[in-house]
Amino acid sequence: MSKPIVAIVGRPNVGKSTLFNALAGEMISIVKDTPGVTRDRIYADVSWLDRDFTIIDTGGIEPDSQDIILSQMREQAQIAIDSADVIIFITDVRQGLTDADSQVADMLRKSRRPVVLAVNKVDNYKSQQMDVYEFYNLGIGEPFPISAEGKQGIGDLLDAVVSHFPEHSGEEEDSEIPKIAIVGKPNVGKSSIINKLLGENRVIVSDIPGTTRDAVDTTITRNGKDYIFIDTAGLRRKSKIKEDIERYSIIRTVSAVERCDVAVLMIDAAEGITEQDAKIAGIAHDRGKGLIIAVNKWDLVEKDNSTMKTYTEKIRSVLSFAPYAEMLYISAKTGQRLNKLFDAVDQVLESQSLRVPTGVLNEILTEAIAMQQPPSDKGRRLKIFYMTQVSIKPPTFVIFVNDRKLMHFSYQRYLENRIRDSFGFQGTAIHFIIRERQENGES
Ligand SMILES: Nc1nc2c(ncn2[C@@H]2O[C@H](COP(=O)(O)OP(=O)(O)OP(=O)(O)O)[C@@H](O)[C@H]2O)c(=O)[nH]1
Ligand SMILES: Nc1nc2c(ncn2[C@@H]2O[C@H](COP(=O)(O)OP(=O)(O)OP(=O)(O)O)[C@@H](O)[C@H]2O)c(=O)[nH]1
Repeated sequence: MSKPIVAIVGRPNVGKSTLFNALAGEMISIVKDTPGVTRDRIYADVSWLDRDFTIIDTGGIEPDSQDIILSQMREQAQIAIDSADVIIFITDVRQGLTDADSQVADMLRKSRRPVVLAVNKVDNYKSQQMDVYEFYNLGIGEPFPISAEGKQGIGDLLDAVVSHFPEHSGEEEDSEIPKIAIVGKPNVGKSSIINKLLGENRVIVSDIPGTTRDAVDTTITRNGKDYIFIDTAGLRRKSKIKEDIERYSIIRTVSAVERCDVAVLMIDAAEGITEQDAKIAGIAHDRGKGLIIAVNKWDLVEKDNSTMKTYTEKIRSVLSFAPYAEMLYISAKTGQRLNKLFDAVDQVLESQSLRVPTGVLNEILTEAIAMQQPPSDKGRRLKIFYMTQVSIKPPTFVIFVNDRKLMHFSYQRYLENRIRDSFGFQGTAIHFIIRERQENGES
């Protein structure tokens, strides 16, 4: 199930980053940084009252001249409206209400997206209470006084945020139709591939009801089966600042990947793999989504016998955290191997939903343990009692052990590899949860 996205919007210097850090650092942050990928502090995973969600700091406005600030704020608010389920609009009690605040509040109100108004830097509520009331004038509801720095009032703020999430409904409305996000850097060919796929298959272009975001999802029917493509192409907001463009592109990617089953990361063959590509792959990996690497513009590359092998090795080494990713060499321009994309998507969907019976799993486990002894530390050896698969999408396994601390990353990876040798799970991450239980079998 896709997690809600919560975006933090506000003027420069009101405390967006401080709030973001308080939420990401202090609350339980689930996702660990993918090794080898530098993580921008743009998004983080948070849980509150049993609800998991992703927070996004829309951040980064240069406090330049007043009108530039305003236009950048509008841009930032629009990104939040496009990509978030709930928006935290943060203001500063010390600076009081500003004209820019009012204008952004108008925009947010018109968007009809749920907004929670935070008034920050209320370090002493008693003396600042009257100043907080002033923010009712924004007309977007009750102001929540907080001190991001002092970590005050954040619980009430989060209660309000969480109250806007859809109920735990179990199934999503159109869950049976697979969703595929086409992601990648600007100009790699995301629109081209969608257009080409549209041209070659029977198509219905539609705004899927219930998706209120401005990105238009496209349904493509192939061999009687529907696929929904989520397009992240064509960043409409024109920003002159390179960091902003990258930031917005990451925000849109996070939001698209969150909603998808399978992410297709497009890489420009002419350019080769870059750090930005690895960041995007990391987003899909962290979220346990299916991952297909589509090396596009293959028509531009001069090839000999070893070209594809060299490319594959290079990409695999940069994306070493996701060795399971499927790889395809395509040309959105000529249509070369585009049909293979659907086969790859089908394959990944199957892997994501594969369930391995506990009996079979434990046979593999016993064999794996016999072949390579579990690690030990200071004379105490890791004991693995048994393993069971608890969910799909991504396939998630609970391993019961005597002492969690003895489970090393390398041994876990070894077990993962044994499982993959037997069952494949191509194209999907698999997750492990390590639990302790007593040696006599009581947990
Ligand atoms: N007194 C007080 N100061 C705060 C509080 N929260 C943040 N600040 C200060 O406000 C300043 C700006 O905080 P940031 O979190 O960087 O603000 P921002 O909105 O991310 O700023 P930009 O990156 O410019 O958009 C810093 O000096 C913080 O220490 C608070 O609760 N109380
Ligand atoms: N030679 C060649 N050119 C391609 C291929 N795919 C896309 N292009 C070209 O690459 C350029 C960018 O393609 P787009 O589809 O607009 O890229 P995009 O990823 O949607 O770009 P943004 O909207 O900026 O995110 C265009 O000039 C395309 O014609 C390909 O397979 N081969």
